[in-house]
Amino acid sequence: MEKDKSHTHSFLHSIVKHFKFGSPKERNNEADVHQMAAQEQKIFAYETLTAATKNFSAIHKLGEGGFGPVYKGKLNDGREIAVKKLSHTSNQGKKEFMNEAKLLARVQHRNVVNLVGYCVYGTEKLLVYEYVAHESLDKLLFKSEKREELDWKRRVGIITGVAKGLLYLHEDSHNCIIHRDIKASNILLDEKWTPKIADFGMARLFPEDQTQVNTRVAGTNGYMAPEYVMHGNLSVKADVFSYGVLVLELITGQRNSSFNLDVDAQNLLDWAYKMFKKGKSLELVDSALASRMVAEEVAMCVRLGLLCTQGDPQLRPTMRRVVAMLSRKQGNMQEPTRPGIPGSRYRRPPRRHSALSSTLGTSGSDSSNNDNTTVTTSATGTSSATAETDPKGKRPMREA
Ligand SMILES: Nc1ncnc2c1ncn2[C@@H]1O[C@H](COP(=O)(O)OP(=O)(O)OP(=O)(O)O)[C@@H](O)[C@H]1O
Repeated sequence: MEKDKSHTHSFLHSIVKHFKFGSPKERNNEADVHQMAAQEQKIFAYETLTAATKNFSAIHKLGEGGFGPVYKGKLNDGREIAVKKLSHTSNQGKKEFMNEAKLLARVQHRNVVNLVGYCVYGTEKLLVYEYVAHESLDKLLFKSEKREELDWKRRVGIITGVAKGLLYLHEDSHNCIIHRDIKASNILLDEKWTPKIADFGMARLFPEDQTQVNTRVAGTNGYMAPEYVMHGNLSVKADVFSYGVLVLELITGQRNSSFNLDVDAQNLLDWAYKMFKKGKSLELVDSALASRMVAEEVAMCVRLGLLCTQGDPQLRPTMRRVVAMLSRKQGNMQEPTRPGIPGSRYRRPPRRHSALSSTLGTSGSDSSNNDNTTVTTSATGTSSATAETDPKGKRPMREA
């Protein structure tokens, strides 16, 4: 009888257990749901962030960019974070900021610096990012003592990782996110040299022409696509152009904005194009790479960088195509036409000629056809049509 009782008890227990907690698999699912719900807690209390950064102390300050200072912090659960205190220059209201930040916090990719959450406290707006341990790419690439650590394999890893991150932002996240400011200082590297794109979504948080920050963003910095600098046409192809500059910088170790090699070329893109045309792509390679580069990969990456920086945005590949080209490591890549010069008017060759020039390898960019019908998806709804240039090379700001 006693035995029966215990039998019945354990039988009932197992049924209750099953219904209450489910099978081990279901229990895991349940844990996932809880975890997901917890992760949805993207809003941080200001006190949590002051505690994490020891009251935004100077020792915790990582640096200061155009959007405001950044502090390192540690949450109670042990997670390391980087808190960006946005300067009070954005006119964006609290509600709009919260909406945008909520959307951006759902953007998660291994090649993007993930936004963990955000906080609004009085007039303060803060963004909370995952902390990325290593330095930013510009510090490594353009500081000669450290450059050698970036061997060819790591550089290819960065070229590929950034391409995947950008593809995700452009096509695979719920909204098309145009970064607008791809440059070496916005690529952070983790301890495994995985590149992570920082500062994505600033085009949404700081809509065009509402802040002083945009004057900085819109300024020529060696990465800006000519059609964006000149006409304010912001499309995914502007990011592709900046990506192409980055690729050529990684190959050569030369910063485009301060290019001063004693060669017959106006800038890095011009030099790369001339060398490519002479069949001397390998001579572009950073001397710090010595003999450890893989010739076919270098040739492919030079061609890729040039395809991405073509003057005509329509001729530039999409990031999806870039990722495909990188994964095949060869294939029938097109012949690049002349690169665009940031701040210059690009000229689109007639369609037929363009196709022909692609196959024949002649540059069509000198064509005088100026049928400026580039399809641009403006992340901010901005499309200034002014074509005047500012002597400082800044894109003219639209009249309010
Ligand atoms: N998620 C992060 N993890 C670790 N360090 C970070 C993170 N985000 C930013 N930093 C560091 O904080 C400093 C300031 O970064 P921020 O992105 O604001 O400006 P920047 O890249 O220096 O300039 P800009 O505003 O022109 O992009 C940089 O040194 C950067 O490396």
